[in-house]
Amino acid sequence: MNINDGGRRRFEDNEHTLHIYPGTISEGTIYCPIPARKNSTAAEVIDSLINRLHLDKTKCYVLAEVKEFGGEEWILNPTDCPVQRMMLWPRMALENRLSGEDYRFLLREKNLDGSIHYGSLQSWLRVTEERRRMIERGFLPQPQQKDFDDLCSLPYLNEKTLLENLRNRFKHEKIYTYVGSILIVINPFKFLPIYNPKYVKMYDNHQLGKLEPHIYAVADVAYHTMLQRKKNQCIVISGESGSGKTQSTNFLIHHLTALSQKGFASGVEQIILGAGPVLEAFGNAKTAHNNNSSRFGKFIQVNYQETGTVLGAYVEKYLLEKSRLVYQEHNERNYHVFYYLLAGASEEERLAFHLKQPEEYHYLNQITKKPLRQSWDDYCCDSEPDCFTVEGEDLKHDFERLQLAMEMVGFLPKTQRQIFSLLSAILHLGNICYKKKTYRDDSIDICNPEVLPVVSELLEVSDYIFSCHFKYWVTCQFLFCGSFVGVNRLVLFY
Ligand SMILES: Nc1ncnc2c1ncn2[C@@H]1O[C@H](COP(=O)(O)OP(=O)(O)OP(=O)(O)O)[C@@H](O)[C@H]1O
Repeated sequence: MNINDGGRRRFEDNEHTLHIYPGTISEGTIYCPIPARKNSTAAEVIDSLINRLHLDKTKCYVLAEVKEFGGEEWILNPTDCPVQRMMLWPRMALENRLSGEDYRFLLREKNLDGSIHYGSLQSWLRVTEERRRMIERGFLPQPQQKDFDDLCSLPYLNEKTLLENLRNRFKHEKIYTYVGSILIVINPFKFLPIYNPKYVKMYDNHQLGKLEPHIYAVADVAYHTMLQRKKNQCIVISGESGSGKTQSTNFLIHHLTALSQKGFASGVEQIILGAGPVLEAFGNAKTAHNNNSSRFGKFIQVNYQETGTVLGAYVEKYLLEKSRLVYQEHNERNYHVFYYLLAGASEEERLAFHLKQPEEYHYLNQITKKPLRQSWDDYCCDSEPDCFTVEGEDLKHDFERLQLAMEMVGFLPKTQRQIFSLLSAILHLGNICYKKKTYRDDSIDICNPEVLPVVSELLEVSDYIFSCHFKYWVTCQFLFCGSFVGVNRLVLFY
């Protein structure tokens, strides 16, 4: 058996439970649990639902997937596999229905003309009191308090009036404000129901500034300008760490693909979304400001056909913070993928990749060493936990999700295995200790030479070649440097 099979077999064999929300199609049913396997199709799941809920068999139904922040609905094709899509959701969405309630499958009725009946949207949003209040508040009604949705319209423009205007709007949960064609976003750090199909439709082909500011408006203007003028469009997303750049990029991509696919999930969209967890695992890490901070800049190019349909996407990464591999500040971590691998690898993988516990690796255990205490106060706040997991994190689940996403974006099992082997080699390399040779000033000896055969096995190079190149590698290791620029650029290529 292939070693990689260990983790993936859990997906193949396990029976999962899909929670399908029928809304007004079946009054009185909040959700219907349907058992399904990795390869069960949406058509099969709908058949089970029709039988279970005694639905009208003459009608046509579709499954819709709802993702982050109550976002857009993606209509699944009959051959799509809901379990595979669900496994890309964060763990919170799978286990804790309260905090993950925005991730779900809805049952929708398809009209005779092929359009989807969104009749139950209102009752869907009425699930909690908080959301009902949001609907009543509405996004469109004129502001009660005098605020300006475009800072250029402020009668007196100075720092004070500008900040007061932004604060006023934020208090009313209006996180978006224009400055001409620039959009300012204030991170709300909580769910706002302003990313559902109602908003997709509302901002479709509208003039910037006519409606309340919204990130969809920016995506929409870029999309339609590209089609009309037949020219590439570029959106630059910039801000400090934790300000919401990644989240905004996701909203933009979701909206751009929604406009292009007219709400239907396609293979392309699946691949674009599958790339997310892979990039996140290898390029994101916990920092003092953000538990899931991207440590690289992204250049995302979305390619379109003349008809406006998405052809594919290309992601260029730059300025990855390489120094994080060998050193992390206090209260920060190395890249997520190391923790995923160590927690989620099967027994066979552990043996083959010579995996140890996280605290046994120098490149991972630096956060457990407390910083030097500067003052008496430092002794009082000693409650900070020395741990390798972030609160609410399930590293095993994240490793399975990563393996599935790698498979979806086209990594062959052999390549995946080589990548994990390389990751383990990096960790072992970090454990090599050096001592100065006593008789020569400028050379060093390795204190623990037993690590070298392990590393050469993982890198699949002979012990001899590895030893010859090792000195060169030591020099390179200390030359690793990286800086991070908090800018994402999203380009629409026509
Ligand atoms: N529009 C939003 N609505 C609700 N919460 C949001 C929104 N944007 C961001 N957040 C919250 O803020 C957190 C940090 O956002 P995000 O990771 O996008 O920041 P970032 O600017 O990409 O950070 P970094 O530069 O460190 O990668 C997210 O995990 C999310 O919880």
